[in-house]
Amino acid sequence: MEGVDHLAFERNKAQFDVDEMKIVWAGSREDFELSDRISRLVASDPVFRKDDRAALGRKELFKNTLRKAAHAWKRVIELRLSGEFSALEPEAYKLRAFVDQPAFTDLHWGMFVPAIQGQGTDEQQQKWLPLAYRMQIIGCYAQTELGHGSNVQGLETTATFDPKTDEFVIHSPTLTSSKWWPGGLGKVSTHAVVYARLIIDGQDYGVHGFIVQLRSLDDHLPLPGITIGDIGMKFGNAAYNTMDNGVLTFDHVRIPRNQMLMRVSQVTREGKYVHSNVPRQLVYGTMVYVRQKIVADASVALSRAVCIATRYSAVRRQFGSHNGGLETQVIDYKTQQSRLFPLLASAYAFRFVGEWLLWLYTDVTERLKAKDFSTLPEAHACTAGLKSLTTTATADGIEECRKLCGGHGYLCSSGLPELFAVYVPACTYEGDNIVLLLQVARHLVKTVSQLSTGNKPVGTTAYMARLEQLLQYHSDVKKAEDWLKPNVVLEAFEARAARMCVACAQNLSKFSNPEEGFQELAADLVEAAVAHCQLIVVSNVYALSLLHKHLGDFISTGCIDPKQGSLANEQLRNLYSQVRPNAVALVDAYNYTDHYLGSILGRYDGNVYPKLYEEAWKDPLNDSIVPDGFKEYIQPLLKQQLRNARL
Ligand SMILES: CCCCCCCCC/C=C/C(=O)SCCNC(=O)CCNC(=O)[C@H](O)C(C)(C)COP(=O)(O)OP(=O)(O)OC[C@H]1O[C@@H](n2cnc3c(N)ncnc32)[C@H](O)[C@@H]1OP(=O)(O)O
Ligand SMILES: Cc1cc2nc3c(=O)[nH]c(=O)nc-3n(C[C@H](O)[C@H](O)[C@H](O)COP(=O)(O)OP(=O)(O)OC[C@H]3O[C@@H](n4cnc5c(N)ncnc54)[C@H](O)[C@@H]3O)c2cc1C
Repeated sequence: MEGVDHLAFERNKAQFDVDEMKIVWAGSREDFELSDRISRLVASDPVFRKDDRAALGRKELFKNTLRKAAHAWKRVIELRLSGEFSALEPEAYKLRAFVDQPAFTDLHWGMFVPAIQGQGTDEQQQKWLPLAYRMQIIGCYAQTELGHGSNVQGLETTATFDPKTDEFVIHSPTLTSSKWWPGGLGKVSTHAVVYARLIIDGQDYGVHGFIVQLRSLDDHLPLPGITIGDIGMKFGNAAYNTMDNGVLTFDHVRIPRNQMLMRVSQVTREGKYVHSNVPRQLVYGTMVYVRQKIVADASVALSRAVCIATRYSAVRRQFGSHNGGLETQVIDYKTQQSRLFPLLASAYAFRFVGEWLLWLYTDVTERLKAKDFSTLPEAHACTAGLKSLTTTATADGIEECRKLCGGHGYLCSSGLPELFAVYVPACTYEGDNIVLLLQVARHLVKTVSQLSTGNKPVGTTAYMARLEQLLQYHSDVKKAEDWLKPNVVLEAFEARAARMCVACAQNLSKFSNPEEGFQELAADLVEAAVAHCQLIVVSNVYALSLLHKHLGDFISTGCIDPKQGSLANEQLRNLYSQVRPNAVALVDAYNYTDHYLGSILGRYDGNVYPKLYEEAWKDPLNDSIVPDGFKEYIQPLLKQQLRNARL
């Protein structure tokens, strides 16, 4: 019935203060109040209606997204939420609070602006950022090409310096050099940060960033030499098709020399290449920034799916009725708990490790200003590794939440198919997850190899300094509750990671050609990198479900024995029993509106069945009792069958 809270009995079981947990989840009372205010404004604004997306064609879907993004920006200004008034969160996130579907603004604010902030000189920032902040230009991040995405050093677009005119000539020499994938590029962006090979006097200086105008600010037509369009439909129906991922080719397009982003390297008027003594990888800085943002994104996406699956698992009853009584809530089945509660814990874990990663990123950014590059490798390894770990776990977790909701999880009205379709490219964009884990593996192998030179590992590899101890380590767990001691869990995860890293390093040393060895052992190296990244999350939060899932590693590396493994599993079951009465309250703490969740199964009031039934009739297929096509195709069939039957 309307207005009844069908989950009140669950909420009354909570053993903690949900309002306090809402502040913890939001990060601060200020952040909570802002996000709460925005989400309620959005839910009550008809422009942000999203229950019609599944029925729209691509062009209407896209136009609708433009309308929403424009309205969102207008509201951000009206509510004085823009950066000038509230530095609480970069615009990208405030706008995404309004338009929670992929839109060009993600890339304008999420990549184009950060690229200029991170790689532009002060003069270039003074010129371009005010235009970008006021959205008088709209930008995208054009790095990936048809032929290369992971291998940035393999990009083929060229930027050739012409000393006669003091310009760069941007050109696409091959079909595979076509820029391909950049979000916002296909139909909206007026400018791009384009990554191209810098060529001076025939010499190739590698990949650098260039600001290039793509379209006229008068009639939005592509400028001379620019061919540009959308790359076509992507996975899912609505999903990422609200975004104009584009294709772009250059036919000798000229830009002024001062549009090469020159914070890291410069080209003088005479055509001299100047590379100040900073790591060339600073040109990758925008990717590092977004990877750390993607970890926070993972906690949001996973928590949305977990919220839906938890509330529905508390509403759904199946089997177990005695003498006509109520059937059992599926959330009471241990199998449902063993699949759902680790994801509930993961959402919180990723939320907290995302906060830590933001601290790490901010710290390395401050250090870079002082030309202190000492923590750059750690920042790269952590952002790459945690982006990979959290996006893989989240994509798998959203799919698991769909399955936890049975058949109804497969309905668009559950919100889960759309959430999955929008989320899964996160395992690929901003760096393919395997490619990034291999970067982590390189960092770990390098750390282990430097131990013998007395190099003291720092940061997240500091545990490697205790290698001898960790190689001798065997857990002294005797009873299940021993696994509740954080240091007991931490030592097991440290020992597992250390042993897997050392095993890889030892196997690598058998190869005369280190690179050949690295390729041969790549699969083992990826597993060692996963073990290291899970340790980072564990040392910030949770663990036992991971230990149970990866029990093979822990036993094969000798860190624990089978008995201790089964004690960990016993303790896990005990923890599930402790989580059970708090499950609905823990997902209420995310403070998501029904509008934001977009899920009938995840409704706050748990009033699922009447709303599911009501929603079905809205489908356009139900506009007519007899469906289009019946008279042309099916009726003749039936009549023919009827005739055959009478013969
Ligand atoms: C609001 C938000 C909305 C967010 C909204 C998000 C929407 C989605 C938008 C998506 C956008 C995109 O996908 S944008 C495109 C994303 N593309 C990618 O991520 C490409 C992934 N590939 C790469 O990053 C690179 O190719 C990589 C794999 C690292 C290899 O690079 P290289 O070949 O240049 O380097 P290597 O030879 O491997 O390593 C040389 C050394 O450089 C170091 N190194 C490598 N990368 C480094 C880095 N980034 N920072 C520091 N150091 C680095 C290595 O550790 C080595 O150190 P030593 O060992 O000490 O020498
Ligand atoms: C939705 C979406 C949005 C995007 N937005 C943008 C954007 O705004 N701007 C932009 O510039 N790009 C964007 N991209 C492109 C994205 O960054 C690339 O697709 C991504 O970096 C992966 O590169 P790739 O496509 O070349 O994959 P590939 O590297 O070709 O991957 C194919 C397979 O090869 C494997 N592989 C590759 N190299 C190695 C190796 N050395 N060792 C082992 N295995 C390897 C990978 O693991 C993978 O299994 C977007 C992509 C998507 C899907």
